Amino acid sequence: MASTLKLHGRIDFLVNNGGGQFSSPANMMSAKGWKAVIDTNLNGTFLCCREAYNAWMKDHGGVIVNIIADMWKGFPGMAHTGAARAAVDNLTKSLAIEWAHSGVRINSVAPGTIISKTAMENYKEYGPTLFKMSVPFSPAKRLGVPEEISPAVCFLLSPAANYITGATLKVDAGQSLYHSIWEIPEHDAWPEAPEGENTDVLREIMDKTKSKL
Ligand SMILES: CCC/C=C/C(=O)SCCNC(=O)CCNC(=O)[C@H](O)C(C)(C)COP(=O)([O-])OP(=O)([O-])OC[C@H]1O[C@@H](n2cnc3c(N)ncnc32)[C@H](O)[C@@H]1OP(=O)([O-])[O-]
Ligand SMILES: NC(=O)C1=CN([C@@H]2O[C@H](COP(=O)(O)OP(=O)(O)OC[C@H]3O[C@@H](n4cnc5c(N)ncnc54)[C@H](OP(=O)(O)O)[C@@H]3O)[C@@H](O)[C@H]2O)C=CC1
Repeated sequence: MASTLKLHGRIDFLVNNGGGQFSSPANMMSAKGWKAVIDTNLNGTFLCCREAYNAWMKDHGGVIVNIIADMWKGFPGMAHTGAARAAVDNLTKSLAIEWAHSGVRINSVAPGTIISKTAMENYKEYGPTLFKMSVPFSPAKRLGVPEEISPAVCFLLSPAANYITGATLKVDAGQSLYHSIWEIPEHDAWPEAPEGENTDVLREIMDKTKSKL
């Protein structure tokens, strides 16, 4: 913040875009790996917001946009980032109210699955497969590109959004309303339903379905 102020003399905008994660089942995540993702995505966002506010926006106003993710149905396979991004969604609301009196607006953008060379490279050899397998889960039947996220960010930064604060704009072609990429394996581990006529009906329809297959 200090070097930006030295260079430009003001800080009108802050976009907290830097971030990411690695994919891992939650039970395999080390405490260090969990902490690294929370530090990058949640603590980093908070600290950048706080610094921009204290260094400039408190007395002069400004606009902040936080980039989060499609974690609305949880984020199985990336539980750390889901938790961090959901926290940033909530942080955005708190700061919108706390800093309104300084003329600061703060909103989030929640992208769907967005393909770029650099994003794909983070997942090494699994990158192409991971991004390709996401395509059917987008109502658009294609992935987005960063050029489709930046207009939303620019809108929220602009005077056209002067009456918008504490909001999250989903830019995901409806992905968050559609079904999850995460597959639950067939299992019989779930606790049994209580005995009774409704459970009998359930067994009956399940048996009928089985016999048809
Ligand atoms: C298609 C889906 C949608 C896509 C959404 C996107 O966001 S696309 C955007 C795509 N862009 C991105 O996703 C950006 C990706 N990068 C990042 O976000 C950050 O580099 C970071 C948060 C993963 C690590 O931050 P950092 O520099 O603070 O930390 P560090 O590197 O020093 O590691 C600390 C610890 O974390 C652990 N650990 C780390 N990697 C792995 C792994 N692959 N495997 C397992 N564990 C891993 C490990 O415990 C490590 O410690 P160790 O065992 O080595 O002593
Ligand atoms: N692509 C997608 O499908 C989605 C992306 N997002 C989010 O959008 C943002 C931009 O991602 P995208 O452009 O796709 O991916 P990229 O991998 O191209 O960009 C990630 C950026 O975050 C920076 N970064 C990562 N970890 C750290 C860290 N610990 N400290 C500082 N900077 C860090 C990287 O810096 P460097 O290059 O120096 O490592 C890089 O500039 C990220 O927060 C991402 O999680 C959200 C939803 C979906």
